[in-house]
Amino acid sequence: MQTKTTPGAMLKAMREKPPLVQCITNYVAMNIAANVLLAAGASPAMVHAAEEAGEFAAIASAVTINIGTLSTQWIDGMQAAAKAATSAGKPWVLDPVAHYATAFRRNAVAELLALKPTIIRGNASEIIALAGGESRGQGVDSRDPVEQAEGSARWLAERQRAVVAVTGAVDFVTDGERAVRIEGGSALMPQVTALGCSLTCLVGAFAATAPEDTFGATVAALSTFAIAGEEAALGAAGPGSFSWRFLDALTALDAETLDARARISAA
Ligand SMILES: Nc1ncnc2c1ncn2[C@@H]1O[C@H](COP(=O)(O)OP(=O)(O)O)[C@@H](O)[C@H]1O
Ligand SMILES: Cc1ncsc1CCOP(=O)(O)O
Ligand SMILES: [Mg+2]
Repeated sequence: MQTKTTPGAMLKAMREKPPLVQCITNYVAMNIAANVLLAAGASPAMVHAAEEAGEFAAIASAVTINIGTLSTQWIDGMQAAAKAATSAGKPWVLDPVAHYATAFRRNAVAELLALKPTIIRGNASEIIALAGGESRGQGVDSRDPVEQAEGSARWLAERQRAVVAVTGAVDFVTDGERAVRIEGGSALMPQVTALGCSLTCLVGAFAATAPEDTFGATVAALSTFAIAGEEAALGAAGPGSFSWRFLDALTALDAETLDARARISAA
């Protein structure tokens, strides 16, 4: 059996057998998230209608669910896909975008958490609020440092029995027992809308490739973003040129470079 023990090995395995990832994401993110998955080597499908989301989840290798631009009809599709993924034993990832902002979002996320996501990926303000803490988030943007969300992430991972990823200047991933920090990326990344949403979809792609190691898959996806982000920032004049350079950097990143440059440390 092929070993998929490092981020590079997982990236290579993903490209050798591009997984079909069902992304239920928001209107803002759909295009860039699909391009990010294609650039990295996965196969995205943006399928959210309640009439087909569950049926599609049965043929996808992973599902990602993002509440960024929510409506009642979408919630039905999200729940159907989450249930279908769980009953087929496939990983599904939750991105609780600005869940603290309104009662509608809070209720939707509470119902999705009850369906037991395999992985939760959010920014620091979102993860702090998910654990019941006082978050300073403004709309979809984080206003809290990742270090402040680490305790919340550990609590949430234990309570949900899920992998929890908090992103920001230095990312943090835990499954409640293990925890790591991942350095890299660029301050231009939060200046490009929906890169976090795109990362959630990529976490789904890596989890589809290594469903037996969802902690390692999450670390691999975040490390891929960290190194591609650093590379893209080198020649970028601002968020516009960063955006297209980032897609090119994702495609150019190879397994060896990823393993050589990834900065992952135990936390
Ligand atoms: N200040 C920063 N420096 C380096 N990388 C960053 C910074 N802020 C965010 N990132 C990276 O941007 C990506 C999206 O994360 P984030 O901005 O936290 O998500 P969201 O868009 O959901 O708020 C992640 O790969 C993260 O590591
Ligand atoms: C701006 C905006 N509004 C609703 S969803 C969305 C995109 C948020 O993307 P991200 O969480 O990756 O910053
Ligand atoms: Mg986000």
